[in-house]
Amino acid sequence: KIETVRYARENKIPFLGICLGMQVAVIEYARHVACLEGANSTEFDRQAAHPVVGLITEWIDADGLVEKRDEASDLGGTMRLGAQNCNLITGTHSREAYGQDVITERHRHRYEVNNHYVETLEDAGLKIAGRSEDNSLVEIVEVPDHPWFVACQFHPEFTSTPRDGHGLFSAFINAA
Ligand SMILES: NC(=O)CC[C@H](N)C(=O)O
Repeated sequence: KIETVRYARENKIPFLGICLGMQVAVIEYARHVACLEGANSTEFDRQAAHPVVGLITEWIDADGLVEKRDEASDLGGTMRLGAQNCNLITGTHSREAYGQDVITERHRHRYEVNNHYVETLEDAGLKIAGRSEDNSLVEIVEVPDHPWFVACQFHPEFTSTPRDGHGLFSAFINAA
């Protein structure tokens, strides 16, 4: 999966990553652009040298973010589920595809981009195109200097229908 993302990124092939697709895109960018050797999600390597994606409970303590989920509880404890608002950043492909600043999208995942690495990733050029309502969590990333590379933590396919196709899918197909 990482090599697939790398191929699309380096060869400027339109890419839309969803959920794990976003997490893998972040790992790929961390490894090959931000030069964070050994970057991984703790889902795949709990001892990762650079845990750029992890359970929020694994990195929440250091900066005391408000969202609290307990890893010791059942999966629901760390699962982010259901419709949540996301703030889009002006000038991004995502903002253009949606045509509005705040969107509501459905989630179903446990792992999050580790905020401790966001600055490093941004310094390496990764664009954070969307954040959760309180701006605490990364929801969408984009790769600049690329025709169309968008990856989101939420699931646009949950609200897309044959008659009313989701804007992200339309924009992706148009770019392709
Ligand atoms: N639906 C998904 O792709 C979610 C998987 C993902 N690794 C998680 O955060 O749980």
